[in-house]
Amino acid sequence: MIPLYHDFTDATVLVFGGGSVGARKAERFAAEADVVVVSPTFDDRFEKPEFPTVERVRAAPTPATVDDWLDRVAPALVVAATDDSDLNATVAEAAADRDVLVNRTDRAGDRSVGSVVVPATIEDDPVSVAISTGGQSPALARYLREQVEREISNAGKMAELTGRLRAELKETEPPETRRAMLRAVVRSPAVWKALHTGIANAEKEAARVMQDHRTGEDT
Ligand SMILES: C[C@@]1(CC(=O)O)c2cc3[nH]c(cc4nc(cc5[nH]c(cc(n2)[C@H]1CCC(=O)O)[C@@](C)(CC(=O)O)[C@@H]5CCC(=O)O)C(CC(=O)O)=C4CCC(=O)O)c(CCC(=O)O)c3CC(=O)O
Ligand SMILES: NC(=O)C1=CN([C@@H]2O[C@H](COP(=O)(O)OP(=O)(O)OC[C@H]3O[C@@H](n4cnc5c(N)ncnc54)[C@H](O)[C@@H]3O)[C@@H](O)[C@H]2O)C=CC1
Repeated sequence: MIPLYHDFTDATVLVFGGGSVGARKAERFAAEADVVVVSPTFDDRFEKPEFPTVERVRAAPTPATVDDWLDRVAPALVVAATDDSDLNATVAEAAADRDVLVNRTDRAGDRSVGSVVVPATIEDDPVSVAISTGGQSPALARYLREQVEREISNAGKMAELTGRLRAELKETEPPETRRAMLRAVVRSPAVWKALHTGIANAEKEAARVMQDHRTGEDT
């Protein structure tokens, strides 16, 4: 499997199964996509006040009707998250037949063509980190996500700061010098620390670090 970031703006994601797993996947994809969940019952998580808007359809598809659902909803990705493995298998096959992406939640290995794994993710806009264990150990993916989350707090602010500096330096510095300066800023504990106290302080600290690297030497 090759990790990629996929833009789901204006795309529809169809989730079969409204249990705890269906709810988690629906919540994740609803950050960007239009999500439709079809299920005879829905987990309490759908009632959380912070739960995003998703369309809930109360129905119990059978293997014979899965194709109709795919025709009607025309999703870019299908999530098979029911507790009925035969139905999940039919959903995965139907998706593969149509070249629609499929996330089968009840299988770690033995996946169909076009299958995707949902990684553990950290979002600190514009930075995102995705962690997968190749399906081997979701519990480990979650644990590593929690570790990294603590480790990289302020990464979003650092990206904004260095994104701005990068644009400025493109106007004034040759590539070698620019590279040395930017590498020094992102590696500077003083800049990371200053980000906790506000962007203005971090900018000052970054300016100091960059001044030291004007020679263009690689650190
Ligand atoms: C293959 C994959 C398919 C997919 O769903 O995409 C898959 C499959 C399965 N998960 C199972 C169980 C658990 N899943 C979690 C948690 C998460 N699972 C997620 C992804 C994935 N799970 C994909 C692989 C990702 C990778 O490559 O690492 C995360 C990362 C993302 C998300 O789902 O949002 C999210 C953490 C999010 C976060 O916290 O950041 C926990 C931990 C917990 O609950 O604390 C447990 C219990 C402990 C354990 O089993 O490890 C079972 C057995 C079910 C059973 O026993 O019946 C299967 C099926 C099987 O193994 O056959
Ligand atoms: N990928 C992951 O991270 C994880 C995956 N799993 C797997 O995911 C599956 C679902 O787990 P949970 O959500 O905890 O189970 P659950 O029992 O809470 O939910 C199953 C849902 O599927 C619905 N359903 C049943 N028949 C259906 C049908 N014909 N059409 C549409 N929906 C139907 C049920 O009404 C229920 O809402 C399990 O098979 C489990 O092995 C479990 C834990 C984590």
